[in-house]
Amino acid sequence: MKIVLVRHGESEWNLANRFTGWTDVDLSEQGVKEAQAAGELLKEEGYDFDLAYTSYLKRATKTLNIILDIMDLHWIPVLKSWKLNERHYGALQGLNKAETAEKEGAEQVHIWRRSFDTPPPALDKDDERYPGKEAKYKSLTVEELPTTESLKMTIERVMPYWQEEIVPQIKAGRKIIVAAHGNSLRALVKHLDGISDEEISSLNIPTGRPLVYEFDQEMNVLNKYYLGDQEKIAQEINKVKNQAKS
Ligand SMILES: O=C(O)[C@@H](CO)OP(=O)(O)O
Repeated sequence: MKIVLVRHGESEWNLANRFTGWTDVDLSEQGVKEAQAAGELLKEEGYDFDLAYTSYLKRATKTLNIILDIMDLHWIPVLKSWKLNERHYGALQGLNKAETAEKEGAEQVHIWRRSFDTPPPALDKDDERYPGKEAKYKSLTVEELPTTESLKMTIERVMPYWQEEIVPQIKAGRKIIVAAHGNSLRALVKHLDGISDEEISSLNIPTGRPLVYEFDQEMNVLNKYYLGDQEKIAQEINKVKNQAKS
């Protein structure tokens, strides 16, 4: 049993180095190319899917659509959930990461970006960025609508979705791809790899690179690997890590 996880291709705000979270920004030109390259690679390597999952955010849905287009898999069901959305970045959404580090200190920004349980400053509910103002979140309860999220809080919505929706489909033999986000995937990888709350701060996920997990019948991880040029992937991981450096 196998699954392919992919973080969306580079977004306009990855390019501008801004905290993004639930802001629904588009892919950059480079991001479109990354998604195309991911689709080509998956096709070349003989991957096939019969079910896909993604978030409510267009940088992930478009990445998935591009991949499925290249693989000629338009027919497969695509299930979308806000539970796979990026971690909500609270009042940091829209701010430049390097400028914020200059202002608030690199250590503080590292804590907001990568600590396990310290959320960024919260939004007010009357802030125009509050997700309760968006039609796509109208089915969420007030308790479900975030004003900020730590990784821990992200895990609390991603993992039930994984356990209840995705795992039964993997066990039923479906061939699945999940297109999601840096931190919603960090939440999942933390669980799959058994990474501690401390160690998770050093895990970074590059854009547009297919990440394969192989499981035994009990969902124990047998193997994991990124598809593609391993040296380039290592450089891209490092680039994500260093985004708050000017
Ligand atoms: O801005 C964000 O929403 C995320 C992903 O792009 O950033 P970071 O890697 O800093 O958590």
